[in-house]
Amino acid sequence: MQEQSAAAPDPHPATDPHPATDPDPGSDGVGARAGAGAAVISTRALTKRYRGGQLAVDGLDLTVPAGSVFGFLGPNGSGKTTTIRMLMGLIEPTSGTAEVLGRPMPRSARTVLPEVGALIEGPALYGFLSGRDNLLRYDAADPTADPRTRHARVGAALDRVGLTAAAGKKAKAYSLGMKQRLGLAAALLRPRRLLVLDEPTNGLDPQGMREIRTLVRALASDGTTVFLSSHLLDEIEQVCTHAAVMARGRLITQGPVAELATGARGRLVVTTPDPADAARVLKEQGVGDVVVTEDRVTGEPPDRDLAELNAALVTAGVRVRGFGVERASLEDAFLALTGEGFDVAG
Ligand SMILES: Nc1ncnc2c1ncn2[C@@H]1O[C@H](COP(=O)(O)OP(=O)(O)OP(=O)(O)O)[C@@H](O)[C@H]1O
Repeated sequence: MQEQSAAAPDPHPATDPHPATDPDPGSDGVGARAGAGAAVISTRALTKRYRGGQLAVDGLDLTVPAGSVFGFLGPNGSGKTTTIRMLMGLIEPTSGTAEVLGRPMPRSARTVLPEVGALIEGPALYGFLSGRDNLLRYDAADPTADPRTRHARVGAALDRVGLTAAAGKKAKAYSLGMKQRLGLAAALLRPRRLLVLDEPTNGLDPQGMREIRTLVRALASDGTTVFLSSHLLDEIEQVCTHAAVMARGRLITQGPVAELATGARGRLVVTTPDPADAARVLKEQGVGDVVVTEDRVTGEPPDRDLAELNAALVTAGVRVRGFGVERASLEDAFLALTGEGFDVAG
């Protein structure tokens, strides 16, 4: 699974996007530049059992390709945050291994983390300080940040997240979406090869969600790999190129989003002013799981020519306004893979 260029550090990378940011160029911090298509995150049988005995992550093999917007999807309690905390070196795995930017974690945290921008469990902000002063203070707390470029970098980060006009306002006056954007700005104070965002739109209103999603897309188009966790299926479908689906600590599937959804079969949808008759005929014709919602009748398409089904409806006198198979969504795929509904309650 691990690609060659990430596994074998190259001491003379052809292109080094952030040469000045490597805090420790003389030591093992050099090299390990994952090339195009290499895995930026790679885990092998990664497992975490908490002291109480809870198996939170169970044998996880995850591969996050460079340049992807990778959605880490799962219902609440499926092990997403625990995985992220292991990837960031905040907690030790019980067993298994994790590599980030081609280096083992948590052992290489000191060299890896300066190249990773993280937004985990919401940003820690001082409400009495302005947005700009929060970032200045945050940057000053980073011993590897260059104070000479601080003001320019803070200005650029504020600009990147669209907070320049509100930079002088106290953070406590910010909306939740603005606070989240300020947290992202903090993660962008230096060039990053990887952004790790834990539920970045959690608790935001639809407008705030749109802003963060637009920002994530823009960051990704600059070449930064983005790893974001979410319990929202539609968010992953809208924003991500790749996804991994977790349930109860285990990986259910991973790959390009388009391929994950095509693994599941779409649903047959008939629109008709005669839904009861349509449902009866469809059942007679072998359509499974028939559901009627007002003038829409849906079901699992049988393995036969759908033209025959349509003809059977018309022959039985059902007036058909629309007939077709809706593309399978990631939700259909999740259902097909786990046999369970997706808990979106939290
Ligand atoms: N510090 C801890 N000690 C013991 N059990 C824990 C701890 N942290 C999490 N767990 C348990 O591990 C499991 C996975 O939790 P985790 O927070 O990783 O899931 P999640 O997918 O991120 O969910 P959420 O979105 O609710 O945070 C859950 O059953 C949770 O109760």
